[in-house]
Amino acid sequence: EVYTALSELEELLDTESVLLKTLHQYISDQEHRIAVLKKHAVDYEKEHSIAARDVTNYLSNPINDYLLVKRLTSDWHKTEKLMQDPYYETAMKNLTQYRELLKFPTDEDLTGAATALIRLQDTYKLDTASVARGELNGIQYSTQLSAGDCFELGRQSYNGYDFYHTELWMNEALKRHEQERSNVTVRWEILEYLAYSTFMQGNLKKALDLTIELLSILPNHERALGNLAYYEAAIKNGTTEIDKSEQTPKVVSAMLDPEERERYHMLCRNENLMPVQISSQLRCRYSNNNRDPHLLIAPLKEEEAYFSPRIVLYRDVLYDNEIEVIKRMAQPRLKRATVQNYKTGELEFADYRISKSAWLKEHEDVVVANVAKRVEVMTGLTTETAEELQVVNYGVGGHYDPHYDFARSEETNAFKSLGTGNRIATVLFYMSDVAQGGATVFPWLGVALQPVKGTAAVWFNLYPSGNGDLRTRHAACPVLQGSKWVCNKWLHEVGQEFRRPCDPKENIQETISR
Ligand SMILES: O=C(O)CCC(=O)C(=O)O
Ligand SMILES: [Fe+2]
Repeated sequence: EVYTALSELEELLDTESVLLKTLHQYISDQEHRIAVLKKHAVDYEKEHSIAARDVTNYLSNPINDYLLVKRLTSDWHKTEKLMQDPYYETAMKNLTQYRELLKFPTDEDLTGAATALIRLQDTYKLDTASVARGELNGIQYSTQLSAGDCFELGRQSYNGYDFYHTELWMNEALKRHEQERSNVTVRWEILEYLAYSTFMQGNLKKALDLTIELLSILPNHERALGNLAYYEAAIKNGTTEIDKSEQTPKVVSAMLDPEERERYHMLCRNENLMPVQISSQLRCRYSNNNRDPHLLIAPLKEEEAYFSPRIVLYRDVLYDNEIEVIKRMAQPRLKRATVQNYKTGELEFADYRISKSAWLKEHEDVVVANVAKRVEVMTGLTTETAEELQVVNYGVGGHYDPHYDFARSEETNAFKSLGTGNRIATVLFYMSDVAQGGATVFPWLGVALQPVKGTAAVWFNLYPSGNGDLRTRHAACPVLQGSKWVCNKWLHEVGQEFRRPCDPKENIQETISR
C-alpha cells in the first residue's frame, strides 16, 4: 500500500522518472526513424517525378533503369524495414523489466488513493469543483484534474457503492469534458455512471433525462434502453423507492455512529465544540510535577487541554535532533499499521487506520531510552511495563477513526500476552507540524489537539478503579496537506500500584458522557 506514507510515494516518483526516460528515448528514436523515412520519400519522389516528366527518355538510360530497379528492391527493403518500428520491442522489453525492478502502485493503491481523496473531501467539506481545480481549502496546491481524472474518482466511488460521491465526480467529469478539447473519456460513459448513481439516490426524473441523453449519443446501448423502460415505468407507477441496503458506501467509514462522525469531522475542521465555561478555565503553567527533582531547574511547559478526563500538553519535550534520530531509525522499518481484532486478538489491516508504523526498543539508542525517562517524569509512572516506542507516519489522507487506546472488558485477548494489564495512560509525541489537517480529536469532549513538533499530549485511559474511561475516545484526523509524524508510549497498569493507587470508589460505569 504505497498511499499510506510519503516515503513510499517518493519511490513512485523515481519509477516515473525512469519511465519518462524510456518514453523520451523511444520518442527520439522514433522521430529519427520518421525523419529518415521522410528523406526516403523525398528521394523516391524526386526520381519518380523526373521519370514521369518524360517516361521514354528516362527509361532509355541504363543508369536510370538500374536505379529504378534498385529503388524497388534493395532501397525499398530498407524502407520497409524502417517502417516496421524496430524500437517498439526494445522499449517494451525494457518496460517489462522495470515492472520487476521498480516499485509500481497496484490497482488497490489507486483505490486507496481515490478513497483517501474522497475521505478528505468528506471530512473537510471540500467542494468538488475546487478539488478538481487543485485547490485545498482555498489554497492552490496542484494542477487541475482532467475529465478523465474526475471520471476515475467517480468510478472508484461507484465500485465502493458510494453513489453520492459517484454523482459529484461524474458531474464534474461531464463539466470538464465539455471544456476539454482532446477527450480521452467518452461522454456516454460518464452519462451512464451519472444516470445510475442519480437513480440510486432516488432522483428518477434526472436519471431518466440523463439516460435519454445517453441514447441520443448511442441509440442502441442495451443497458440504457432497459433502464429507460424501467425508469419510465417506475415514474408512471410512482414507485420511486430504491433498495437502501445497496446504498451503504463500502469505503466511507460506514461503521461510525453518525453523531460521533459529525463531531469528529467538525473538530477536524477546527470548528469549536467546547463550551466556553470549560475552555475559559484551561490554564498553562511551568510545572515541576510536585517537585520532581528532574524538573526543578527546567520545569515542564504544561498546557491544559481538558479537565475531566484530564488531558495535558507538554511543549518542547522532544528536541529536533532526537526527532531526527527517531525518524531515521523508524524509516526503514515502517509497515502498514495494524489493529487488533478484539475477538481473535489477531493483528490485521483496517480501512479505519491508515498509517505506517514501527516499534523502537530502548536499548537500541540512548534517544529512545531518554524518551522513556521523560515519559516517567511527565506522568509520574514507571515505563518498566510500557510498550516499546511506536513511531507512526501518516501520509496525505492517513488517519485513525475514533477508538479507545485501552482494551474493553469484552476484548479479553488484548494485551494478554504482555501480562502487564491494560493501557493505563497514553503519551503521544508530535514529531512534525502538519500544514493542514492531522489533529488529534476527542469527539465527545470537543477537544482538538493540533500537532506541534516537540509537543507531547498525555492522558489517562483508565479510571483509578481500573475501568476504562470511555470519554477518552479519540481519533487522528486525516492529513490534508503535508506529512504527520508521531510517536507514542503506552503505559500499562502493572507497576503503577504505588504511583497511581487504585481507588475503587471511582468505579464509574462505562458509559459515554455527552
Ligand atoms: O496520531 C494521532 O494523533 C493519534 C494516534 C492514536 O490515537 C493512536 O495511535 O492510538
Ligand atoms: Fe489512540
